[in-house]
Amino acid sequence: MKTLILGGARSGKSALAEKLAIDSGKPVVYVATAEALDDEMAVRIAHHRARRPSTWLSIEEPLALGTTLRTHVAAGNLVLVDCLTLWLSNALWMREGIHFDAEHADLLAAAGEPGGDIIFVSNEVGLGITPLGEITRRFVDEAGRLHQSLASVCDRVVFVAAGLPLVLKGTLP
Ligand SMILES: Nc1nc2c(ncn2[C@@H]2O[C@H](COP(=O)(O)OP(=O)(O)OP(=O)(O)O)[C@@H](O)[C@H]2O)c(=O)[nH]1
Repeated sequence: MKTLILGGARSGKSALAEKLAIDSGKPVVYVATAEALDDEMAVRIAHHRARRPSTWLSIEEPLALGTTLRTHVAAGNLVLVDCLTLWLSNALWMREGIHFDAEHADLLAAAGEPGGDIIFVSNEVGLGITPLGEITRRFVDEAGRLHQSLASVCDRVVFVAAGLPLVLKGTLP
């Protein structure tokens, strides 16, 4: 079962993803794409870690998601990726953006492989007005394209707002 969960900041999307992962009863590998670049982010990360079941394996992978997915899905785990938005900015601009095309293609290929349990969490960043800056427009466009591509290979797509899930594809248990 592959699930894509979209929502704004503090929408409750991560909590829904974690609940679905727990309810699956499967061994969970949590893949964080964030890096603790300041103290406030370090505190957020500490909260996330504290609320996760201690049995989950946590991995920090800012870039090579395709490889990470293949490894842990093949071992029979449910892989929860939180979140694609940070991965996208890492892939676009980390080390001068040289990785984007390859990492993007590899992520979509891994997501499209049959079988496997994956939950993707991502920020819906396309609901506002078209940004003025070229870089921000590129980011919003790539996020929208990525979400469409993943939605087409996921069995379930959910949009979360105010802590409430709106199911766009498939069903929630
Ligand atoms: N590096 C690292 N990042 C983590 C870890 N656990 C969670 N994160 C990151 O924390 C981020 C999500 O945290 P928040 O910003 O508090 O949540 P949010 O997505 O805005 O809010 P919700 O919509 O309510 O989930 C994700 O980008 C994760 O990658 C971890 O163990 N290590």
